[in-house]
Amino acid sequence: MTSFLKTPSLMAPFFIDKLCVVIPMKSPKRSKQRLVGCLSDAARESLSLTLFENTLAFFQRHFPMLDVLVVSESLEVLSLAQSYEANTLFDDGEKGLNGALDFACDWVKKSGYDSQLIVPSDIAVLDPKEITTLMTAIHDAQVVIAVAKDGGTNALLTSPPDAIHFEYGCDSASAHKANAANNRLVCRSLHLANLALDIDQREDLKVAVIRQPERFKAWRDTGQSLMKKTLIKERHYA
Ligand SMILES: Nc1nc2c(ncn2[C@@H]2O[C@H](COP(=O)(O)OP(=O)(O)OP(=O)(O)O)[C@@H](O)[C@H]2O)c(=O)[nH]1
Ligand SMILES: C[C@H](OP(=O)(O)O)C(=O)O
Repeated sequence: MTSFLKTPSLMAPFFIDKLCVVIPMKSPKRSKQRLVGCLSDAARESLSLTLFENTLAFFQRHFPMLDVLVVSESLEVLSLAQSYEANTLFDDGEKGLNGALDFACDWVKKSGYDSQLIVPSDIAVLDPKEITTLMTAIHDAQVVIAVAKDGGTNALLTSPPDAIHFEYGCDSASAHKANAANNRLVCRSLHLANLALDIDQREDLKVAVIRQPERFKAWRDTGQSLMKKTLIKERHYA
């Protein structure tokens, strides 16, 4: 495991008072279902855990001033989170992602935080500048969304934490924007190159291998064979 020095490369904007970063994480065994058939069970599990650990290490390294909360049904995940000094919340997972986030948001409110940043644990490349851009955008808004490549929500910054109702699922960026409008809140939707790429489908894994060959070397073979298949398909239909 890589250990990082606790020196912030970028400071959180001064007006971010009490912000909690919330990372939801399924049990690794239940994770990355859309990659069944593309990766073995062991590779899917290790991919989801590696992405999760990268996320914890990223916030510890670049934003050590921010508190982190991990919500999960997996004791393995919660124990890994504690090793990165994150707060942990056990949720049985029965109410899915939105239920887990409602529970986490409750904890965040009760703990006295003014705002909350939800980041899923499967972003291929986290960029400190993009996180700072989100935190700057909340200065004159109550809701900031980093839109995913498929119209999903890849980061959601809300001030106060429960400013809107969570509606993760199909086209959730539009749903979250509509919820903000219903509550008469100012909402900014941002399209940020790295934050747009969460690893859901085999195509996303291929892009991640191209962008970060070193980080994703364990899954490079899968990525390369996917690339070859894509090239053959493209030639066939040319
Ligand atoms: N605590 C918790 N986290 C969840 C739950 N469902 C999804 N997540 C997390 O929310 C983020 C986005 O989830 P998904 O893309 O739906 O799940 P995934 O495991 O990455 O991929 P798929 O299984 O293919 O949907 C990931 O960090 C997941 O681990 C849940 O029921 N409970
Ligand atoms: C976090 C993201 O949310 P959704 O696309 O379901 O809104 C995802 O599931 O990849």
